[in-house]
Amino acid sequence: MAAKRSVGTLGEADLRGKKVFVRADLNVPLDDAQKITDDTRIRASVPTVKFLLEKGAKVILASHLGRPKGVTPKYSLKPLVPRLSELLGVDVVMANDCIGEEVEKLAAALLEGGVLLLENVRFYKEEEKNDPEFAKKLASVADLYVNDAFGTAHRAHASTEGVTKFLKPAVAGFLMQKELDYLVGAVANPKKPFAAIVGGSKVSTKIGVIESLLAKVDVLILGGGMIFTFYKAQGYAVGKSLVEEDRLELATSLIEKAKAKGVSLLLPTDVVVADKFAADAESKTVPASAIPDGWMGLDVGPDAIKTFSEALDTCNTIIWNGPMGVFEFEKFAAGTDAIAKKLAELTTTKGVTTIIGGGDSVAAVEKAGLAEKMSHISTGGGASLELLEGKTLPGVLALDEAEEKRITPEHNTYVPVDHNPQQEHHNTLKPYSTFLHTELAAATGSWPPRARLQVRQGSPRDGGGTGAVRRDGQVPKVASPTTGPIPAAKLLAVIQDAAKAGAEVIMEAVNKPRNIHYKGVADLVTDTDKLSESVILEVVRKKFPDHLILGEEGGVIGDALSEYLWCIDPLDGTTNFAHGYPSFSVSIGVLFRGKPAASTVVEFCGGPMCWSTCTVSASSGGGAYCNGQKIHVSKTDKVTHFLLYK
Ligand SMILES: Nc1ncnc2c1ncn2[C@@H]1O[C@H](COP(=O)(O)OP(=O)(O)OP(=O)(O)O)[C@@H](O)[C@H]1O
Ligand SMILES: O=C(O)[C@H](O)COP(=O)(O)O
Ligand SMILES: [Mg+2]
Repeated sequence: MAAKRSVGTLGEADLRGKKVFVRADLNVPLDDAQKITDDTRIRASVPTVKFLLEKGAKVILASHLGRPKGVTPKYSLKPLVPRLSELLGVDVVMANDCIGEEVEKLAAALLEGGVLLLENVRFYKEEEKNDPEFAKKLASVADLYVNDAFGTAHRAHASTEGVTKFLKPAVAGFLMQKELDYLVGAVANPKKPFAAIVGGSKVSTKIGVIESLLAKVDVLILGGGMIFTFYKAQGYAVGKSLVEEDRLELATSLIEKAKAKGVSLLLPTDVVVADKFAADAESKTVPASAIPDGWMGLDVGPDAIKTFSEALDTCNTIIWNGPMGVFEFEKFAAGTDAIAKKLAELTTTKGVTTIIGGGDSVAAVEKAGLAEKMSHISTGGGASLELLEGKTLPGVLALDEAEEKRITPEHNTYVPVDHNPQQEHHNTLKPYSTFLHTELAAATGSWPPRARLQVRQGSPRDGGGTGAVRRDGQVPKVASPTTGPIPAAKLLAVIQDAAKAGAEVIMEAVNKPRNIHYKGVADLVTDTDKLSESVILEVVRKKFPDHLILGEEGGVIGDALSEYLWCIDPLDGTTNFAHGYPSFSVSIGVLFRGKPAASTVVEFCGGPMCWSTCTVSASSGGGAYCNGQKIHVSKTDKVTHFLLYK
């Protein structure tokens, strides 16, 4: 799927006074008293809305909640207003509908920086039918469209897909981008053995996913409401448990396919059954083949937990969607808690990549206080599973494509290209990154000798001429004379924050086993590169959303007309990193009108189990610093007196 245009490419000129239709996934779990039990999806939607408000936009926020059939008060978005208002710092206005006269009036009355939350779009059956007339009505109150609903990106609905026919530009929100950045990388080339754990209650939609998962995973663990259809298909009695009668044949064929493909398909051997669907139900543990009449299975049993844990111990990548049981009731939370604990343990002690997706699954992990320990918490359940299957998500496909450009190192010009696959980005960046180092070294005249070594290797601009140390020993100054309208200190502060964020990702990963695959002939790429780049991008985009950015992993994004170009090497020295050899760094530089303006390199020193970092920064006219102390190029002209830095 081609890269999508980001909301970060929209500047104040595009947004001030404009009504922006933002589709978020605010499908959060609510308890019987309509209290939010997990606000992850609301919190995740905030950066995009805040960004738009800061730029003077008027935000019309839309979402679904649950799967209502027609107008159902239980599924109203009204209970979300206080938390949304608190997180956004504005009083969110709530409409009673998502289309119609009242919405038109409220939208027209919105002030710059105001937010109008529409009522559940699924109160209309036309939403899920992707009815063009309904989409047109939704779109009619806005000027442009932002889709940040990653959790619903696998649905071609009116508010996720249909509206893009009526609103332009139609761009991706920050959450959508962040999710795609992480998940596409992590699931495209997972470190094997790869396990998927699928549970929850959306049996009819997710049972279909299993077939495609069999082609990707080595271990498939089933739990939650999913299992009873399989038991019934095998001839077991299932009492009053959740069963999809019309999927029995599918369940049988999936068991056979798993066998044929050599995938270890694990169903719980025992289950916890209840006499009713309630927190205070009578409960007991029984073999999966002996569910008594009139009872329903609400959790997996202790034997199953043991078998699942042992299977997970052998895996290096695990994706989990759907709780193992009705974890909302304490009595039936043991299976879900045990899996959450197991995944947290595997992530922290063995460096296993763990991805938890889905509204309720994430809620369960949050409830257990383990979310921080997982590799990635995704706001998408079904969406992340479909991504894993290799499917194209219609909500993403419908968005405008990012303008793709190629950078010519001769000067700061960007040449649009027809297609720009990863390799092409990479080829483009490689010389440019070296160019950046050499130029920054030369520019400040005070770069550490390490960079001067690179200078000696020559600049790709001219095969070793400009930017290199000349015969007379002088370093030509090619820095931008100014950092432009942004003061050097501000630019440096953001570069340093960004580099620090990237370095934290690397520090977290440096002693753990890595998921390495090959991007080019001898070029290692790890998940860490990608994660480091995504956190760096988050910092940069938040502060300078309209700057142009060249990242080694993601290519070019941002406003082509920007006078600033950021060059990001999120893990400079991946091969060294991958082998624990102490010479790698996070390198970030900014050019103003094509000339180096500022840069920071966070270098990793030390060695396995005793890593530390050294931060080198420089800005045009502002000198160079190492860990905050000013540094100078040696004045010596004798090679024998040179001291090489690393
Ligand atoms: N055995 C079971 N019988 C009935 N419901 C179950 C059972 N096990 C789990 N559940 C319910 O499944 C629900 C969550 O399922 P769901 O498929 O929605 O997962 P999710 O993580 O929210 O994914 P998504 O984001 O795709 O909705 C929970 O509310 C839980 O109570
Ligand atoms: O919870 C989810 O996975 C999303 O909000 C999508 O919901 P849906 O499965 O009801 O479309
Ligand atoms: Mg759910």
